[in-house]
Amino acid sequence: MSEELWHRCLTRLEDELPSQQFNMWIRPLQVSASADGEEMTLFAPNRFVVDWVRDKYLERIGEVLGELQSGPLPQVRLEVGSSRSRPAPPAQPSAPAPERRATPSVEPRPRAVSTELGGAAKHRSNLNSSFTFVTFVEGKSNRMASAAAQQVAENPASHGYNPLLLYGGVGLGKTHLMHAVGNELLRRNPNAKVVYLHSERFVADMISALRNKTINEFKRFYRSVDALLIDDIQFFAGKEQSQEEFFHTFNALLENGQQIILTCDKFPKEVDGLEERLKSRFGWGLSQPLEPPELETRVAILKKKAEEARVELPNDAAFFIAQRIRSNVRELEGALRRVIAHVRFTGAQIDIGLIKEALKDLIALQARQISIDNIQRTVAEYYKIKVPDLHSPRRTRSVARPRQVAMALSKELTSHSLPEIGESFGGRDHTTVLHACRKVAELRESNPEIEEDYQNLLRTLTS
Ligand SMILES: Nc1ncnc2c1ncn2[C@@H]1O[C@H](COP(=O)(O)OP(=O)(O)OP(=O)(O)O)[C@@H](O)[C@H]1O
Repeated sequence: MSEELWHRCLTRLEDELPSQQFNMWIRPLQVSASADGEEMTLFAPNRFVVDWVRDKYLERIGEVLGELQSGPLPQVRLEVGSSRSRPAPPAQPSAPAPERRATPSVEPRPRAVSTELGGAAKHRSNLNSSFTFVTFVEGKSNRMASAAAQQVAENPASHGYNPLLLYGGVGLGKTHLMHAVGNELLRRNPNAKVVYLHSERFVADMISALRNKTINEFKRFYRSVDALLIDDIQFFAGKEQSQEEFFHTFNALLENGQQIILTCDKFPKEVDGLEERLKSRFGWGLSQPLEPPELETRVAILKKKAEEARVELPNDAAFFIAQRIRSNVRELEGALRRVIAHVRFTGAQIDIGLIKEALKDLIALQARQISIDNIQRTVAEYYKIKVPDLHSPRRTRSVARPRQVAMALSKELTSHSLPEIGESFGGRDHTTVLHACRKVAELRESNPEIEEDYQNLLRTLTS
């Protein structure tokens, strides 16, 4: 009940507060309510958020809760931790009933928070428990990154793997892998202090620590962890003071043999506004890229996610979605969610017709973007030949190979049939197109240059 109350309170606060404030301080709070509804614990990712929320927002939270509920209000506690890693405190009928307060109050011992952070008590991590190695689907595009992450989980802070830096575009599994390491470290050593945070959080915490004159505690906290996981370090760009502080934290952790894991949206050397010394430090360990997953991996991811959602996704349906959604895994998940919602809504079985209906706007958008014409122009430009060469009967290697690549791309990226594709390449037979697709698949396996060409063209056509 208190959880529902908190969610209504969240909706109200979201309307009232500037979205940046809401997203920064209120949204990360996780709630856990006692079974008897007398206590509501709000978990914050770290003590700086606890302090900030207590100072700035707790009173308003109390008022909103009071407006939303007429009966007695739960006692609100603010703590560091995560509701996922800790079951809701059980009701204790035999204990003396706590004093009910009309206005929420925080535990009157702010130091208790620091005991939790630094003391012997088991640290409650803020990791997403569903991001594990078990739920991560491996494929060519992420195999090296996944292997490096597993190495770190098995031998944290070992030389050569510290820091571990995972980089690549949006929605490709960097955060997932980073949490997978954290979760595995905790599974192996439940007392390990594994701290995950977004780089913007680090910056915000540092600023509030400076303002509140708690910078020494801030330093102590970040230097006391066994593993520090910082997401999206490109956000440090241009923030000199934060980079300075992070640089020192980074050095201290490395010197003490504590593990650091970082993610970045590109290779850090390419991030403008990051200090050179940081860039060079990041290169001390192991940097691994995550690439957009290829078709087979996209299919495997869809099958896995469908299985997790307990939905039967036939192979042809998985292929149909994977052929159309290529940009990243987050979008793939979004498409699958839509298909599943459609299934639940209509009660129908998953088949191609249902998917076309559920994803019709996405498919239409894509069809508008990628045409055979477009593919032919791009391929001709890439191989420095002329578009009419792709239509012509010429069979010299310099023309025949690009033509086969263009045919394979047309099969992968459009919904045209083999005869239609053949028609667009100078009226060729559908068996010629089929042969081209097989040949290109074979060459991509055996010839890294062709694979690279194919990937470059895919990227150009789909970005
Ligand atoms: N190989 C994979 N297997 C299973 N799920 C995956 C895989 N790669 C990504 N995902 C899922 O895709 C979603 C997006 O992944 P994630 O948040 O890790 O991306 P990211 O690379 O950190 O992107 P961003 O920089 O936008 O945060 C998550 O739900 C994640 O579980």
